[in-house]
Amino acid sequence: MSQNPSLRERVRSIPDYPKPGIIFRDITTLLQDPAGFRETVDLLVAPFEASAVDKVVGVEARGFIIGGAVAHQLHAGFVPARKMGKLPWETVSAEYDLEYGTDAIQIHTDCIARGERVLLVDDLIATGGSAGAALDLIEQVGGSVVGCSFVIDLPDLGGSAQLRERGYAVSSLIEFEGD
Ligand SMILES: O=P(O)(O)OC[C@H]1O[C@H](OP(=O)(O)OP(=O)(O)O)[C@H](O)[C@@H]1O
Ligand SMILES: Nc1ncnc2[nH]cnc12
Ligand SMILES: [Mg+2]
Repeated sequence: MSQNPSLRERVRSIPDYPKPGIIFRDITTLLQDPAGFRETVDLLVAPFEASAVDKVVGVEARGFIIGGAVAHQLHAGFVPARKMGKLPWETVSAEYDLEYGTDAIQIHTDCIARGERVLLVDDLIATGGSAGAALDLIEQVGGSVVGCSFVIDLPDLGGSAQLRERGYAVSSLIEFEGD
């Protein structure tokens, strides 16, 4: 089901990338379209305009592209959740499961003040591993999560349902089912 057909048709779907059986949902074709990028950011921002968001957290790498634009529009600060070993100051880390093995992301311990209102943004949610790890980190440093916002949800992979079960408000602009 697609909430935004005009955005959905601007996502390029590539079968069997990066490995057989995966349909890769490529947002570069959406982002390179001036109207597509603007509409995407506007739609992600709209539900949170009155939410007094202090910080937007974006997950490396694609979440930086979306999260930076959303933070700017919300007059919020931007916090990068980076892959292991990239941040220079004191960090907290969280591991998450990939299809094979694990990965880890980090944020700086001083990136969010206790009680600040935080919006998590990424391009896509699949299993929810990366978003779940980012949410753990935000709460570990004392942030208060106001919501999680994704351009694309792959609901069959269960990540968005898991986050909702954990009590988070989850929104997305496009759903691809049957992946
Ligand atoms: O819900 P999940 O199962 O965790 O999958 C979603 C994540 O996977 C991709 O990131 P990835 O780290 O693969 O690549 P990127 O560095 O290009 O963002 C995507 O951008 C999401 O961040
Ligand atoms: N099917 C998919 N397409 C693009 N990015 C992804 N990240 C995890 N699953 C993905
Ligand atoms: Mg990513």
